[in-house]
Amino acid sequence: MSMLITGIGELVTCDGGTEGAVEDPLHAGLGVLRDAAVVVGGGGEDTAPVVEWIGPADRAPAADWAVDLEGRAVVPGFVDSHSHLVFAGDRSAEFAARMSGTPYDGGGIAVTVSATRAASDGELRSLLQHRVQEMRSQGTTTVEVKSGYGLTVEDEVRALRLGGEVTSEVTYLGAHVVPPERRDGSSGGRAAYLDLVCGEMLEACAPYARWVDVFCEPASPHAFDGEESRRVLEAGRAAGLGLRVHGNQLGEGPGVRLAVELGAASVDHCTYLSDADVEALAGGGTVATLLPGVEFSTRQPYPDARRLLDAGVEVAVATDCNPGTCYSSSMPLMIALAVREMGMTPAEALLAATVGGAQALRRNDIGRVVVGRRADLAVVDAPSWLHIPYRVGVPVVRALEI
Ligand SMILES: N=CN[C@@H](CCC(=O)O)C(=O)O
Ligand SMILES: [Zn+2]
Repeated sequence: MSMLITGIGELVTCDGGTEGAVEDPLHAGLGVLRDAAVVVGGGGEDTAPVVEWIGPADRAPAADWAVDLEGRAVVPGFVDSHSHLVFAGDRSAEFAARMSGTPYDGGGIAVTVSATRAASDGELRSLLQHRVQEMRSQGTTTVEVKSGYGLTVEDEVRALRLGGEVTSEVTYLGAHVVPPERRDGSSGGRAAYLDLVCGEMLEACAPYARWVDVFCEPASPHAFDGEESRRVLEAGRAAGLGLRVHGNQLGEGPGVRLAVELGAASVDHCTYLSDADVEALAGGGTVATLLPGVEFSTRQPYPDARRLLDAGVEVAVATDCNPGTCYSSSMPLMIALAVREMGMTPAEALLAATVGGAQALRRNDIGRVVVGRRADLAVVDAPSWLHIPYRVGVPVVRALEI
């Protein structure tokens, strides 16, 4: 079965090599075709639909059935390469305290850990599914999901198993923080927890995960320093997992350079960067993933995306959707913040939310609209993709259900 999607006012392929694309600085690198059509084929229970043809609507081939978008814009589905969707409980009061000046230090993670441990599988599954649906309704078609609110072998495995029900991009984050019951040393303390994270917990979790991550943040008493983080990442790599790092969120530190040195796919946050960090990122194969919803929700300064882009660093933008630092699932909001607060052009922000996210997950089948690749599309209820940041806070974009 094939489907013709026609009446596309603007098709944004996010592929700079698209033939016949609009050429002007506003659309640089976006591969925008006007009055376009897309033919999508395949797709079944186990296979994703594929783009079979793109081009001008008046030259589109016939298909089994057709849908007319009546002049709306189409963009690649957003790739949200950083989220913590498996959790229970509520921390809205912590948000309120931050808005009146209380700084974030990671201590609230313990609140979510207790609520998540206490929730049943069914409760967690339903919360997770609801959050993924919320993302799709705002244009996200791929999401990475981390564990990190279980912090026992059983609870971490459970989070990864549930995450695997909604995405193949599942990340083991046993090294989120030292769990509360181990902070007084009574059941083994910090060193013993690290042994567990790199030993028995890793062994149990690796079959359910594609990635390992660590909250590398010497500025937080709850998270991990450079040497501890190196140990977690090296153990994860030896277990066959790809590497991701939470780095430089609360202050300058070793996270970014460690991520680049070990060949991580992505280092996320990058809020506080030294010149040496930027230099390392520019020369390495690690994507800098910026999470502007975190700065919004913690009142921290926004990272300087312009500095990174001008240095030639690959940049992604993601939500970090989690109950502590950013309880937003909205990629359109992140794009708007990237433009308004981080010095990105609208085109750069859209690329960071699509191709950038794909690169941060080391995927080349998503993030662009290209013949032969997955048909992950989002529809903008407007004549131009620019309405995504322009109509901030208005739900103008949704995943196209094919
Ligand atoms: N910084 C570490 N982890 C999350 C926040 C988790 C929480 O506070 O619940 C983040 O990416 O910001
Ligand atoms: Zn995070």
